[in-house]
Amino acid sequence: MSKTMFDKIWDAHVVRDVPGESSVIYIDRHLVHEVTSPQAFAGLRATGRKVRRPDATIAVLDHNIPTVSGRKMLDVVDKDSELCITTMEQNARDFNLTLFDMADTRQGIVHIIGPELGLTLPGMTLVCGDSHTSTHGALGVFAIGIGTSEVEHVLATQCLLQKKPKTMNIRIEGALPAGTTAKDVALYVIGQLGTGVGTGHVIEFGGSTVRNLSIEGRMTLCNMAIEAGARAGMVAPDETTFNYIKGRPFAPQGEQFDQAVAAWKQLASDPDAQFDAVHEINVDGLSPQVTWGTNPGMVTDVTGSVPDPATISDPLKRQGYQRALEYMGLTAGQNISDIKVDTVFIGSCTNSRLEDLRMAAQYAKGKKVAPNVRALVVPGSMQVRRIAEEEGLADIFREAGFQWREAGCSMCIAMNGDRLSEGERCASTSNRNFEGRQGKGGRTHLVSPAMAAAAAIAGHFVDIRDL
Ligand SMILES: CC(C)[C@H](C(=O)O)[C@@H](O)C(=O)O
Ligand code: SF4
Repeated sequence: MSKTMFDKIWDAHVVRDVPGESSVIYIDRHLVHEVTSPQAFAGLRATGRKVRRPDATIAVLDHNIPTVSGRKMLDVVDKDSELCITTMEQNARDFNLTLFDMADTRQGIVHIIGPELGLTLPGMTLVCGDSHTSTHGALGVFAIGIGTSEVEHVLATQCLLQKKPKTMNIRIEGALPAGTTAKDVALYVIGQLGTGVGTGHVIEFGGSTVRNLSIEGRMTLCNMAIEAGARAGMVAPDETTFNYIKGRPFAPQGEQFDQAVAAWKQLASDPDAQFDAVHEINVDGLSPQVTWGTNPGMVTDVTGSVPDPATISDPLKRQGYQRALEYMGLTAGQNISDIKVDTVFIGSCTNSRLEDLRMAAQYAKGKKVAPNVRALVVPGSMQVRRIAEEEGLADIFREAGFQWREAGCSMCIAMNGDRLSEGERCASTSNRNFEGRQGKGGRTHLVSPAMAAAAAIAGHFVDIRDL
């Protein structure tokens, strides 16, 4: 029988399958960070259990750590963050786990370093106590975010109880117009299909647009599958994937790599495989996207305007729009390009890889950040940071007046002290624009790295196609 890529990976990992019950699946890779792991380790300790496979488990500090240059423990902003950090360090020592700490050259946001180090490989099941684990699916992985009690379960058993999700195919066709990126595609897809479209499903993204995306771009897309409500996002591995993985430190090397590639080539969904749901999106004529509201589906073209709630017939939706406009401090009909920004954040597991920084730097080169705009570039990993410095990107940003930071989640979630103040407006390359996400009362507009950099220079949103 023909199978989808998800079915193939699922079937290869099922340990116990009883009809009508959740299945037990084997987990190949477990990534752990400081926010969702303390209670899981405490649970192991309380019952005298060990980590089942320390070799398959990697820990990293990313959410609570400072990103200021030359960071030290003294830069940690509060007691809670400090406790998260020291607890992670203690747990890694006690349970014999590899930890990429603040000083490690391999440190970075968990979803950036997995693929970057070759820890994320096609055909794997991968989990992390973090919703954006879907990012890893870009390499042909079944990667899901789990809760803290599940983190404990995986640590102890290397297995997970899972109800088998449904499958969805989103085919994206067309050549990406100049000035648009995977981020614009992700926002456009969510704008078109809604933030709930993926509920209960694993989305496999396919079609010519996706085939032509780099691995970085595919990661941006899979990262935001969560914002479409999905359990996971995936892209079938191909030559682009194999070239990306080759030579990465934790990836198979030499003959083993060739054997692995032969196996990975079998993973793609069979041509006649049936999905539970199928959607098609065309990106011909796509414009750079800017969110105006408080969920990623509240999005429009940079050439557009803030929608008028009065034109919405569904009363609930109308109310939602009204509330969003109020929170965001926007008026109906206002041109997107007239919206001024106070802060620009280029970072997060959505858009802080090398390709993202290169695209942003193009718009910062030889320019100056607008007066009164605070602009931050927070590379996704210390490796991205190092290469960006070697390539001269860091100099471009610094000379333009951007702060050049060390790696971490930073202002994506404001857990480390990098935050917006009440009413402050931000162009952000992250994935969530919920109320208070970047700080209480802060206003977030999601955009691509190029759009963010251009907004930093202009002081308001601009259509980068005009530059
Ligand atoms: C803090 C963490 C648990 C959270 C998540 O699960 O995604 C964070 O990474 C986020 O992006 O909101
Ligand atoms: S960068 Fe943002 S979205 Fe990604 S893991 Fe960190 S907090 Fe979550």
